[in-house]
Amino acid sequence: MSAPAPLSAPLTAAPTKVAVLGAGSMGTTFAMVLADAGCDVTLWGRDAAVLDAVDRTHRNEKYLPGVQLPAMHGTTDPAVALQGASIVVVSVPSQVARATLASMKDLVEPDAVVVSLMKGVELGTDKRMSQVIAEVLDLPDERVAIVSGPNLAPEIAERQPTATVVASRSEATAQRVAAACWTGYFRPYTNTDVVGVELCGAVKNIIALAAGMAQGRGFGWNTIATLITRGLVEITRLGLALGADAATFSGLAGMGDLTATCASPLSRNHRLGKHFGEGLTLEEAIAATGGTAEGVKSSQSVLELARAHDVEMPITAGVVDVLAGKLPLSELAATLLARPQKSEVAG
Ligand SMILES: NC(=O)c1ccc[n+]([C@@H]2O[C@H](COP(=O)([O-])OP(=O)(O)OC[C@H]3O[C@@H](n4cnc5c(N)ncnc54)[C@H](O)[C@@H]3O)[C@@H](O)[C@H]2O)c1
Ligand SMILES: O=P(O)(O)OC[C@H](O)CO
Repeated sequence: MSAPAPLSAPLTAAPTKVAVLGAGSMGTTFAMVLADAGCDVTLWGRDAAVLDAVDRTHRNEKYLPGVQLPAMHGTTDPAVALQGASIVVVSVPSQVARATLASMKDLVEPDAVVVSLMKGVELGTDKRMSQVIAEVLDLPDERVAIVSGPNLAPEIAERQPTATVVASRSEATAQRVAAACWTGYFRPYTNTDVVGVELCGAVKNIIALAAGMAQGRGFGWNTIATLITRGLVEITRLGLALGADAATFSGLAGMGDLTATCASPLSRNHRLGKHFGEGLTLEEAIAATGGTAEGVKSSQSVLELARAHDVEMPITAGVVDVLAGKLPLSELAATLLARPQKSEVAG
C-alpha cells in the first residue's frame, strides 16, 4: 500500500509513531491511510467498545462498517495514544477541538507536529482550527499542519484514488506530514498557504449546504453549478482579504473539495441541506443526516469573519438566515438572484 520510500529515507528508520484523536469516520479513515503508509498508529476516542474493536479486530463498524483496517492500536486513554507520538492528528468536531486539546495539553510530546483534519471555524472566536491548536497547545507555526482536500472518508476507506493538500507555514513540516500519509491510493501535495487551505475546507461546507438545499427543492445542475462557481468567488474573496494565496482556490483544497462536497451524496453537509430542502426542520435534518456537518455552526463564524473584513458573501449570508429561520428557504433563490446587477469578473 505504501508509496515508494524517497531515496533519501534511511531504510532502517523506525516507523513514525502517530496518534489520531477522534475515532469517527475521518479520524478512523486517516488512521488507516497512515498505517497503510507504514506509520505506527494509535487511534484515540471516547467510546470504549469502538476503540476496543479497533485495537483487537482492526474494525470500526460504527463509523466505517465493513471496512477491514490495517494493524493499529485503539485506546480511550489519551496518555497511551500520545506517548512517543511525533505526529498528532486531530479529527474531532471543530466546536469541541479546544476543549479536547486543552484536556490533553500536558500529554503532547514537546517536539510533536499537530495536524488538523477539521473543516470548521470556532463559534465565538471565529478562529480557524490551526489557530485553536496553536493557541491551546502553545505551538509555533512549524509544529502545526492541515490536511484538506476532496477527501470523502467513505471513498478513501475503499482505498479509491485520492489526492489532498498538506499545508503548513513550514514547507519542511508539510513535507514530513505528507511523507507520513503517502500511499499508493492517497497522494498528498504540500502548500504553505494555511489560511487559504483552511478557509476552503470550512466554507465549502456552507456552499454544500446550499447545494443540498437546492437539490432538495428539486433544482438541477444549472443551479448546483452556479452555487459551486459563485461559492468559489465567495471563498476566494474572504481568503484574499485574510491574506491567502489566490492559487490555493483553484487547487484541490479549493475547487476540488468544493466540487466533491457540493456534488456527492456522501457529504454530510450536502445531505443535511437536501433533507432541509425536502422540508425537514433543521433538527430533523441533523438527526436524519448523522455525523458531523460542520457547515451548520461554522456558517455563523464565517459570516462574522466576512463582516469583520468587509467581504460580501451572499450565499453564506443566505444560508445563515435560512438556518436561523429568518428567511424562508423558498425565498433564498429569489433573494440571491435579485441582488443588484454586477460584472462577473469585478470580484
Ligand atoms: N468524514 C469525512 O469525509 C471528512 C473528510 C475530511 C474532513 N473531515 C472533517 O473531520 C472532522 C471530523 O469529522 P468526522 O467525519 O470524523 O466526524 P464524525 O461525526 O464521523 O466523528 C466525530 C468523532 O468525534 C467524536 N466526538 C464528538 N464530540 C466529542 C467530544 N466532545 N470530545 C471528543 N470527541 C468527540 C465522536 O464521538 C466521533 O468519534 C470534521 O471537522 C470534518 O469536517 C471529515
Ligand atoms: O461529509 P462532509 O460534508 O463533512 O464532507 C466531507 C469532506 O470534507 C469532503 O472533502
